Amino acid sequence: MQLEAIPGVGAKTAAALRELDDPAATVESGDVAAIARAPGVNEARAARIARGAIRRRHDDDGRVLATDRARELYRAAIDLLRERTVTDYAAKRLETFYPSASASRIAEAQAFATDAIAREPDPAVREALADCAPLSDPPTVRVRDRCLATADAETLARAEAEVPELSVETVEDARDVSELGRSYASVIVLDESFAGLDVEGDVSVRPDALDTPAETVPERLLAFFAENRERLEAAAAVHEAAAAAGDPVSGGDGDADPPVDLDRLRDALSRLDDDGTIAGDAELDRLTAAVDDLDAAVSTAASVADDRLREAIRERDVTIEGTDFLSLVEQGARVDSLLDRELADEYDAAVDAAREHLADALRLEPEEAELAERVFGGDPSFPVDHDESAVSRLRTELSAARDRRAAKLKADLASDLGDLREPVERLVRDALELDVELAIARFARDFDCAMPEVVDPESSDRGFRIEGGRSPLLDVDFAAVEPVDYAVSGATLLSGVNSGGKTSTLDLVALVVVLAQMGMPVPAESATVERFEEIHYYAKSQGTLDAGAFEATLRDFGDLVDGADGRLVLVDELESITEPGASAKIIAGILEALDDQDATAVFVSHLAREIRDAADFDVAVDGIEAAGLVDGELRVNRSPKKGHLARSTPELIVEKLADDRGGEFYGDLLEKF
Ligand SMILES: Nc1ncnc2c1ncn2[C@@H]1O[C@H](COP(=O)(O)OP(=O)(O)OP(=O)(O)O)[C@@H](O)[C@H]1O
Repeated sequence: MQLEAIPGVGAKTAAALRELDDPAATVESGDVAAIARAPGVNEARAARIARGAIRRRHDDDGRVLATDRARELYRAAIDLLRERTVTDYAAKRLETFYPSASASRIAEAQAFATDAIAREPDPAVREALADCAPLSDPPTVRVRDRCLATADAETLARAEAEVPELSVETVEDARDVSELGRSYASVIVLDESFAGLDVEGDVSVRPDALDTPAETVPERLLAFFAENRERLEAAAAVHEAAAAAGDPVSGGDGDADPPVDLDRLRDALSRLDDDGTIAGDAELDRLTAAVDDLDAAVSTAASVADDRLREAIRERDVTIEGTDFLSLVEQGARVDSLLDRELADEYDAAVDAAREHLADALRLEPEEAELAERVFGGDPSFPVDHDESAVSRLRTELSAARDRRAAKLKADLASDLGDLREPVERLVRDALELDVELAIARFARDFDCAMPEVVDPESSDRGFRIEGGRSPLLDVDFAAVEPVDYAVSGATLLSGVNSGGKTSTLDLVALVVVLAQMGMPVPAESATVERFEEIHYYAKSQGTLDAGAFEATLRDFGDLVDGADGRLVLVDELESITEPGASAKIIAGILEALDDQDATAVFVSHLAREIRDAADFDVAVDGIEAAGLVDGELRVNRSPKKGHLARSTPELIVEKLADDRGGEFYGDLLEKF
């Protein structure tokens, strides 16, 4: 796929996306986190790219949201969904849902949402999701004791690109390799031509080394798992909590089991330290501690011997002369011969004690203890001397054993983790996707939603029909929102008392249509919506416009009536842009043009009667009717009544005065309405 073919992806972004493992598949997957791994692509941008890829796939030019107010309603819809996510991932991923005019896109999103709303949001899953996040790539680890070697320039370039963790050295012959063997603990030669090479040290010829990175640089896998430990544990917890709640995260292929054996994953993670080294191996811990503690243990072992010897000497020389002798000795008089002659047994016992202490303190194995024995037991001396070269040999032995052990464990663990590398991507992605689904499920539950029917513009069921629609955008508690039934097909005027809920009805219609074309459930008992090409929603203008602004607005409407078919036009009190007489004529003219185009339009207006009179077709008028004034408060039936011009608030008040007070004045006034 040409990445540049995606709307909104230019050459620079395409180049960044090409850095991904499988750019086309990643972009198509809609996985915002995976797309955001491309250099310089943040998650918001990744969501736009994913949306662009969806558009391209459905051949959808995405012009549905045609005005600012329509875009505001989309934002409001997205916010209601996003508020119900736990993870940043899900919040961003929801942005890939947009109102589409493409039947296939809507069907695809509806299938996702239908599965989502069947889910049972569970508090334990929500809690587990809190620590969930997309996997991240740790910074490249540098491994300094191993190198790759090759005689071939091309292999060199490939090795440098693919294994940035290791130095790649050029070699020409066995001598070069042997030299490298002295500088590095291990050398991996990449060229077949070196097969059968016999040089000293840990040198291997492995032409496939670049294809088996888990063996060549186990550190890479270990660093990845160490870096992502918490995310992996969180994802595992999400899978477990969901399964315990009886609503398992599907493995993507309908399989209820997680894509990874979670016990195996946990076992592998328990063998890994946060810095990517091996944890929890007693033998490695012993060897590491032995190397670290060696000097200190030699020195305490020497003191143990000294103490014993001091005691022995003191016991021999219980007399005053003996003590004098001791202080003399400690001032540096030579005692070798004396120790040798008089205290040979005691000296041997002290040396044995030192050796024993050293072996015990460092928890040495028998063959290591043999080496350790040589540390003590040279020429007799007091204080007891130790042999530094024997210490050094012991250190070399222990360090080599430690490194061998670590390398083996790393290789073993990397081979275990290698199998998990791919599946954990799915483990985490499925957990994060679950958050997207649960947000939709919560939205549907919180606002008593239903899946709408989105019908073809060619069908006989044009326009929209909403039953029991309750807007979550009102300034009242959702529980107090009264249900609204409203259906419109064609160009219609909506009349009604002040504060009757006309603007709220337009908002409800826009929200339901936007959500329906996003493929989402809508806050209504049921809804059928035409698949509109464009949604034009104009909010109420703030007062009369000056001549310039008025002209601009008129031009907007001129363009609107000139445009394509399949539009929903929602306009709130357009009359306020200019004086009432002119407004009525203008609105009548716009309605006529929209009616000609079979557009679906709802114009909220207080001038419904005047507009109807000015129009040269039979404009439909609906009305939000007040049942009357009760204690100075309007009692409103929020569902517009079809084919009914609602009485205005002033009319209702005059009627009330005529009823309450009687008299000619109010009666005459009432007749004028
Ligand atoms: N369906 C509803 N359920 C409960 N309350 C509602 C409903 N619709 C509207 N309201 C309440 O009525 C108030 C006024 O609604 P809205 O602004 O939509 O009326 P309006 O008819 O457009 O008013 P105006 O004639 O002043 O433009 C809202 O702020 C809300 O508190």
